[in-house]
Amino acid sequence: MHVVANAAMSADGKLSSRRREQVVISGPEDFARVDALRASCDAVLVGVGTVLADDPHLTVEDPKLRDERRARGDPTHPARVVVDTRARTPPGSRILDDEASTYVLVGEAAPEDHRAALREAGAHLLETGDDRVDLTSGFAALEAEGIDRLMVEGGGEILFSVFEAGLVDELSVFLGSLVIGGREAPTLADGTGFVEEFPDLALESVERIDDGVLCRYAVE
Ligand SMILES: NC(=O)c1ccc[n+]([C@@H]2O[C@H](COP(=O)([O-])OP(=O)(O)OC[C@H]3O[C@@H](n4cnc5c(N)ncnc54)[C@H](OP(=O)(O)O)[C@@H]3O)[C@@H](O)[C@H]2O)c1
Ligand SMILES: Nc1nc(=O)c(N)c(NC[C@H](O)[C@H](O)[C@H](O)COP(=O)(O)O)[nH]1
Repeated sequence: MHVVANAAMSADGKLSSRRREQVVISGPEDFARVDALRASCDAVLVGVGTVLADDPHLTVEDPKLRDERRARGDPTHPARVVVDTRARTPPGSRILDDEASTYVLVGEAAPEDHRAALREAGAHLLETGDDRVDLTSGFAALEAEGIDRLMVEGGGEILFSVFEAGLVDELSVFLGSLVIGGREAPTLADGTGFVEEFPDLALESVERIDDGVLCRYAVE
């Protein structure tokens, strides 16, 4: 499986504010780039923290990109994946509508009634890990479902864990020209953080788009 991590952050490295509400950092060019990146993938993954904060849809906006997907025999939209140990995703979430298929990676800890509600809402549940989703075996289960190219769209906890597990091949970061601040605000990689053996990145390109900068890295 090829994994591309993508996020937008403020000049001070924040993904959103301490309120954990969605902050628009990208401009139209970057959102169009993100849309094309989604369209190039078999699935788009976020953590339950992002679902609860943003209620994202994670589909492809541009009709031309949707047509191109169908023309090459792919579903109109990539599948959506939520990493959600205890199946806390609200059944009414936009990510569970019938515009695209949705997988929920749950842990043994997920209560049966929550699981049943998600199945009822049309989600495909994949169990991996006990009190936290095991991303390595979760990604293997997704690969067995035919997902070869996966986009990880955050948030900070998930991004740290996919780096920690050595699962990321590419990273693209849009650096927006604003300061959000706040020690409680989510950053590009939260979790416990690295104290040594920091993941090495090779800078592949730097491009000015909108009023910010897009950096693309290969993960070594
Ligand atoms: N600017 C951007 O590009 C961007 C992108 C995405 C999100 N965001 C922002 O980021 C914030 C959400 O980020 P977040 O860090 O709070 O949430 P998150 O990373 O989306 O989700 C984290 C949650 O995932 C679950 N999880 C299960 N297994 C995990 C594992 N192995 N590793 C890590 N997490 C695991 C945990 O909840 P359980 O233990 O209950 O399962 C954890 O609390 C929101 O404010 C959103 O607006 C910004
Ligand atoms: N590229 C990017 N720039 C931003 O300024 C921003 N706030 C996000 N945030 C990512 C997060 O995952 C959002 O929840 C989804 O971008 C919403 O996705 P929809 O439009 O509902 O499909 N992503």
